[in-house]
Amino acid sequence: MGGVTLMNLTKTYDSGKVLAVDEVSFSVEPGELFGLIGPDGAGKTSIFRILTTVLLADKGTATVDGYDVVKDYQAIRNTVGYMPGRFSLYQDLTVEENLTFFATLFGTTIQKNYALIKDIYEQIEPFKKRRAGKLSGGMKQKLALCCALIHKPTVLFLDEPTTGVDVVSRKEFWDMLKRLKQQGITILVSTPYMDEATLCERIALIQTGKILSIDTPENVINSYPGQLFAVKADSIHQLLNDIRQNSSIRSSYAFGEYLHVSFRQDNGQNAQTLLQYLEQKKHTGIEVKPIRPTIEDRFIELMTKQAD
Ligand SMILES: Nc1ncnc2c1ncn2[C@@H]1O[C@H](COP(=O)(O)OP(=O)(O)OP(=O)(O)O)[C@@H](O)[C@H]1O
Repeated sequence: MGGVTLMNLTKTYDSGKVLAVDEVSFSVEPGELFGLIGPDGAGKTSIFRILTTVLLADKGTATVDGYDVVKDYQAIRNTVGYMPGRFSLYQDLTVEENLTFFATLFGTTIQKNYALIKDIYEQIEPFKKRRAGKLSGGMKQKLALCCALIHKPTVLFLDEPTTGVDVVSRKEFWDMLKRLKQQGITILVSTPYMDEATLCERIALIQTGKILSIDTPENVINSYPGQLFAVKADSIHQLLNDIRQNSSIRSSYAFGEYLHVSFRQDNGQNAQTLLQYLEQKKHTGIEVKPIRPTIEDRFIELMTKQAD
């Protein structure tokens, strides 16, 4: 119980002009913490909306907790928790009223399932008489999570729960998800933040409606082809120009204060050859070091390959 499967799910908008979800297939195991990782417009919300039965797919099938998203939509609505990307709470109701409202909607009470939300609710309880519209971003997020959990769902869908939330609250939020996972709830979370991918057990990288890769974060990183280098010099602008003119280089892009550079072929001499090339070009303060790719590097690499 609690698994999710998608088979060739496709969704278009504007009479087929916008292909938002393109033949997407994957499955999520019961009790898994699964991340859908991709930039704005990648198709994450459309997938979540189909799985929570608020949107119909054009093609393909999907099941949630064993139920079909079309035939058994009512059962799914009763068993899943959904925290939509944009703030879904009633701004003019207080914290307590919002929670009571969602509990009543599902024919339950706050008391009945309090154990599940206790950890999270205790943090916002001092503000229970405050209107939701007057809460900080982090507190709104916690309240929305409590509301999505109050009927004890078997599967929880969280659409970009940390977008627009400060770094400390983001960290707290992921700690909360880990604790929820321990209670056996299957969690699907979408995020545009690549650093959050490593906090999931498995991830699907998605871009323009297509899944680029599905695996554990570790395996996604390990499947990066070849060696990646971080390169720096005093004139980063000139560095980028010179590197882009070097035909042995496959890709280069700014990453913090460095450029991340990969080569068409790994011959074990690339760092040395690049160093000589940059010295010839009269660069100063040159640094070339091999590095372990991040999820973002792998994402960029897969995206470039797809575009080619
Ligand atoms: N109702 C709609 N009508 C037309 N196009 C839409 C509609 N909803 C989404 N789209 C388009 O479908 C594509 C996928 O959007 P979707 O919202 O599913 O992506 P997302 O990854 O959740 O991104 P975001 O965080 O921006 O919502 C985008 O190109 C988007 O502009």
